Amino acid sequence: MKVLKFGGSSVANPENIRKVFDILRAKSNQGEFTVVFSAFGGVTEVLLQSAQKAMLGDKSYVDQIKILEDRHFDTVKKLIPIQLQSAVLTFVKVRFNELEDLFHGIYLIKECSPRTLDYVGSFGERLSTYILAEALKVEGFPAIYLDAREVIRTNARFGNAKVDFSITNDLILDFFHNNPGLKVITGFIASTEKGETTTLGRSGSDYTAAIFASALQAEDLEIWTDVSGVMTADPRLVYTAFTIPQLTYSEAMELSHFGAKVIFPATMQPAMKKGIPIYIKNTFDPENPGTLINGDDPSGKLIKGISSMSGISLLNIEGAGLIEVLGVSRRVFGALADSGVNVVLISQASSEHSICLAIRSIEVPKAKEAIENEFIYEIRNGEMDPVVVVSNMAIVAAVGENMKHNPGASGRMFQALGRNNVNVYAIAQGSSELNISAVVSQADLQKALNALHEAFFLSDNKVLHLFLVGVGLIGKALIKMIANQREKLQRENDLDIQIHGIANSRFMAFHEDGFDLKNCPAPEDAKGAKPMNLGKFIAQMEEMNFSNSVFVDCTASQEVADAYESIMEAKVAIVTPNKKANSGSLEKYKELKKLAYRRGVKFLYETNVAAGLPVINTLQDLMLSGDKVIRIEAVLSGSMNYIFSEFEKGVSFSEVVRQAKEKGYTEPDPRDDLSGMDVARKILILGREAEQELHFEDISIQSMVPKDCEKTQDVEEFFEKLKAHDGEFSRLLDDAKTKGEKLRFMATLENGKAKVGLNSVDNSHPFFVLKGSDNMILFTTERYHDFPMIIRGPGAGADVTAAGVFADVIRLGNYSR
Ligand SMILES: NC(=O)C1=CN([C@@H]2O[C@H](COP(=O)(O)OP(=O)(O)OC[C@H]3O[C@@H](n4cnc5c(N)ncnc54)[C@H](O)[C@@H]3O)[C@@H](O)[C@H]2O)C=CC1
Ligand SMILES: N[C@@H](CC=O)C(=O)O
Ligand code: NA
Repeated sequence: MKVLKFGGSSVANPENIRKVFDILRAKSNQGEFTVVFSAFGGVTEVLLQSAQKAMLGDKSYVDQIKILEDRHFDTVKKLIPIQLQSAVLTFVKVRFNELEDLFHGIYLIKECSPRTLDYVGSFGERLSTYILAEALKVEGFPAIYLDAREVIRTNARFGNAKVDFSITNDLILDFFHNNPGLKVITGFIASTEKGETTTLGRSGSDYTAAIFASALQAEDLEIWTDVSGVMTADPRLVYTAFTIPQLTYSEAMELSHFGAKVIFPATMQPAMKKGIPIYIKNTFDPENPGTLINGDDPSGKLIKGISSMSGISLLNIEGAGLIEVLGVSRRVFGALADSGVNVVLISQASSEHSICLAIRSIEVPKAKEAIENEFIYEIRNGEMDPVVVVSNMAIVAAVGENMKHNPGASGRMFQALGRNNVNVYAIAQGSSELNISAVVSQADLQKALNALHEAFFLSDNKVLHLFLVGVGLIGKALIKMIANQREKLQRENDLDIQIHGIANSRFMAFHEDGFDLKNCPAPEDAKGAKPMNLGKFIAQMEEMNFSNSVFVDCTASQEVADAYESIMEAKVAIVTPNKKANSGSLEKYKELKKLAYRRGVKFLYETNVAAGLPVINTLQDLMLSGDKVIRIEAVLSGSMNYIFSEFEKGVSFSEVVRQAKEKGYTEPDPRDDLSGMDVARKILILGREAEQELHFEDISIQSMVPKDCEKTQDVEEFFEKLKAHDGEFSRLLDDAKTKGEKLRFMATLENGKAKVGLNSVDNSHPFFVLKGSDNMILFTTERYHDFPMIIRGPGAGADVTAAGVFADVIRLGNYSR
């Protein structure tokens, strides 16, 4: 025998009911079963509200009841053929007539006792189940309507009655013995010995089903609802949540305690006592296996689910004098219990000098008053401080029975929270070691849940949440690359990259679920685009509060670089090709590195030098492994190399500079390249990475920008003015040519001084062979002494740069697994 229970949403309308019938039809050849039904979705609430209205003299209950009546009539008409309808319609009509009288009575005497409320509430199940039983007969089932008041005996605690199992079990067995057929049973309701109607409290229909399962020694109990079982976390807050295939009874109870609303602990007791397996199944996805709750735990998983509870406040009870006061905690909990406050979590210092409690926020006034009354003298004497309340808190709890036997769950939990900048206000671990709970601020709840979910369930699967400022040449190329590679990364590397914020200098836009990267709009065209404001961009990023947030700066802006500190403070990683931050003052450079270390966030900038070529990482590896840099000699500008090598081919200088810009090699303003500034920044960064105390003043720079071109209205005017200097540059080239040499714009660093400028090199020099946008870096170190380490390749351009930025992003994905 199986017991199946269908909740209110499963029978909310004729369409859903047909799905239920399909499920029952499919069950028909799998042995005997019995069915428990709830009221049609929402009916009980309307009945109870209407009673309340009637009691308060509000006549609008009449209309509400009329709507309910029509809804039931309508369901009958849709499920039962016309020739069989009249008996069922009569049953419904008689019940509604009775309800009308009942409500009128409440309205007149302006009183509605718990006993009356139970009676009112019973109509929902009595109506739904009768109609469903009749409809099942029509479908060919040997259905027998059973009003559970006939068999479930309770005490007279109306609203939440206690079952007398010995009488109930006998009555159930008798009824089943004397009435062969498919029993179709009302959930939620029962009766006292005197025949008064009672109800079984919250989720009472589940309880009814468990009572029958227990009495009948059912082989299993199936709870059919509108979700596919118990999920690893609240799917509205954690998009990657999934159904937990199997839970132990204790885990299920623990999870439901902290908010997984699928089942209520009390309802499981009768089934649990008998060891009856409980399946949680989805009426709207019957093929889904759902969750099995039983005594076993074959998965061996450390944590089964992450649950949460909002609307929490912390009460801090503290005082130096408390150490001497006897039985503080007994008095605190006594006072709270007496005033009916339910303590959700306790965390106490072993000295009793401070006690921290989490309670529901609505109970704060009651609780505060109770404690302050209890300790009125201690507070007056200054032995105890007045109770401090911290509100807007939430609890996250990791639940799993296997924690008992395996250390490490709490380590992983708090590491995940810490890494994502979630502040933990209080911690408690149940002595049963079934759950570890942490109190966090409500604002951090979603991030905390996602961080924990990722740490425990998706440790191989990581989502990076990007915020991209600077959707220019490099930024756009980056988006395109991510779009093209995303599926493969998801499939083969368990890495997903989403972009939630985009901005250029004029506009910014955000997308909670991540922009569609294949058709990513420009910031100005995106839905909800706003004028760009860096402070607001960062504030929005923080507010969205994703775990694994990454700020990607693809601008050349000083303003953006200046914001890195506040971004790191918010525990957001930074990836950037923008050199401004690392080439400012030495103090700022050091401070950023320290801050990144202190806050445990990554700051990656491989593309600061030679675009995607692995220069920074290589140098960092050399330094970490104890090498010392003696000399760096390098061509560090793709655009300058392009300009001075292409220009050999007979194109005018001004024209070739324009080409370099068009090919995406130059800085947004090409004078940053021609002036040697860009190269100076790069050699400065290399020197600093080589652990040298290098300042900008330590670099001598030869600028290639003619004096009269330094200041112009815009870049276009600069190009115009540059034409007048084509002759001078041709002469430079001719001089080199006559000596059989080539012009190379180089940087050297040795003995703490750097030099940046144009040189003429002969064919014995390694730079002689460079072409196009090539860069070449020669590291002479203690280890690479006789022959330098050489890195060469294209060092500018959209693709090679975006690829380097992308590689840094992927590196981030790998770091924190
Ligand atoms: N082009 C290349 O080959 C390489 C470039 N880089 C670096 O990449 C960065 C970007 O270069 P490109 O994409 O070529 O420049 P770009 O001029 O095409 O794009 C820069 C973008 O940043 C935006 N922007 C500027 N200031 C901003 C601000 N304050 N707030 C928001 N957005 C702002 C602009 O509107 C534009 O969309 C630069 O720092 C550059 O030095 C690094 C290596 C190679
Ligand atoms: N403008 C730079 C590219 C970025 O670093 C160059 O030409 O090398
Ligand atoms: Na690089």
